[in-house]
Amino acid sequence: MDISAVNALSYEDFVNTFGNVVEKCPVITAAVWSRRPFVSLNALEAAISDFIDELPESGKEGILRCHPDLAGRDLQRGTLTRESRQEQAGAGMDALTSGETERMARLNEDYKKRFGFPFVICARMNDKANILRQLSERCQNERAVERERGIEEVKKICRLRLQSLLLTDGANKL
Ligand SMILES: NC(=O)N[C@H]1NC(=O)NC1=O
Repeated sequence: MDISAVNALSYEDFVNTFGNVVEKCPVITAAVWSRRPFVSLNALEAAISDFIDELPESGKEGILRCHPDLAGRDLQRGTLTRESRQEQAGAGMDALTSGETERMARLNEDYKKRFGFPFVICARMNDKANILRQLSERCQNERAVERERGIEEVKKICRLRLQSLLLTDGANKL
């Protein structure tokens, strides 16, 4: 799907197509629809990024809270979104040893207790070892640093999700 096809989408089709580019935050997609027309994929991505940047700290933390834990309960119960399931599987989160699963769960809980929002990282840009290392290292940061760091990762996830949607046959048919 090229950018002119994106610009021609109705509000409903736009939200149905791009509603989960930021995990469980279709309100962001609904908001940027009014910023059409987009001159390029980059411009659509920039509109999403600007919207996020304009949010107060509580809004940014809210976005982080919409993200499922890596290798967490949703993965175990099969309740992840399609996008998140593919990303987590790609990073090997569905094939951890029981020791790694326990370590991950413990670190995720420590992180949430410290910051009040979950650890977020772009799984498609990292492997298992990297994710575990960063989870443990980032627990040491200040809350404000982690809020911004998590949001940077949300934007990376968003970029890759947008790219996949615009390059797939399914989206081409719209
Ligand atoms: N917690 C967290 O980072 N979750 C995610 N990361 C990613 O790439 N997809 C997710 O759902």
